[in-house]
Amino acid sequence: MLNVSSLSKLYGKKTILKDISFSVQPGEIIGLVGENGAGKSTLLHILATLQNPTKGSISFEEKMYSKDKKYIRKRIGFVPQDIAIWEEFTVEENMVFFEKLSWNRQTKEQLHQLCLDMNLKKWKEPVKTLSGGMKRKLNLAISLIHNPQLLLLDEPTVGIDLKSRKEIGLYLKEQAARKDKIIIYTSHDMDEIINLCNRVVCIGEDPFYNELLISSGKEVITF
Ligand SMILES: Nc1ncnc2c1ncn2[C@@H]1O[C@H](COP(=O)(O)OP(=O)(O)OP(=O)(O)O)[C@@H](O)[C@H]1O
Repeated sequence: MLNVSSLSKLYGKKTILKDISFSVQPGEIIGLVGENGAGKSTLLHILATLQNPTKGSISFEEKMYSKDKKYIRKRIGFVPQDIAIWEEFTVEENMVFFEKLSWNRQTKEQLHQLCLDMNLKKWKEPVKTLSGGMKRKLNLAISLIHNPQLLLLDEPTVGIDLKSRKEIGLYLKEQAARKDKIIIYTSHDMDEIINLCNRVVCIGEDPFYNELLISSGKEVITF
């Protein structure tokens, strides 16, 4: 379980996140929404151990972020907004390269299967020849090499076509349901959030987001 307790974040004197508390069970997909600048990426960076909160505490699998960062980092997969892959390398070469940096050993067949599971078939093609959607799939596949239990995704489907978005959505649902992963996912696409997520954390009391989500029957936690 992931447990966020009374978390606040200030940049200088400016409060970005104020007193945020929520818990997530294995197998749940949580949508993280809010208008531009609300603090979604900041919260994801804190959950990814890349930034510290100003106040509050976080635990995952009963380990405290403040004490057990090394353990927690091995259990996290983080996909930032910007795609970070080697354009000149093929899909295969990227997967093999990142496997060597990973905590987990995977065979080439396992790495290939990870891409096929996401319907990313261009194993021998250089990344520079792939579409934006395929690059996003590869970025996501790389984040899964070490089989993380907590997956943090910052707008993973932005700018990609409906078919690829649906494929990524289905894949994430399956990962959460079959492998009991926790997935926390930011998006500005409310249809996607409604389709994919079990519950939604909304930063900032935006009536537009709130009404839309509540009328769709989602449980919304607002801060
Ligand atoms: N390192 C930093 N130092 C100071 N202010 C920052 C820093 N990083 C982010 N901010 C500010 O914190 C606020 C929240 O930023 P953040 O990127 O978390 O928002 P967001 O909800 O992810 O936005 P978007 O939807 O545009 O991606 C913004 O006002 C931003 O300018």
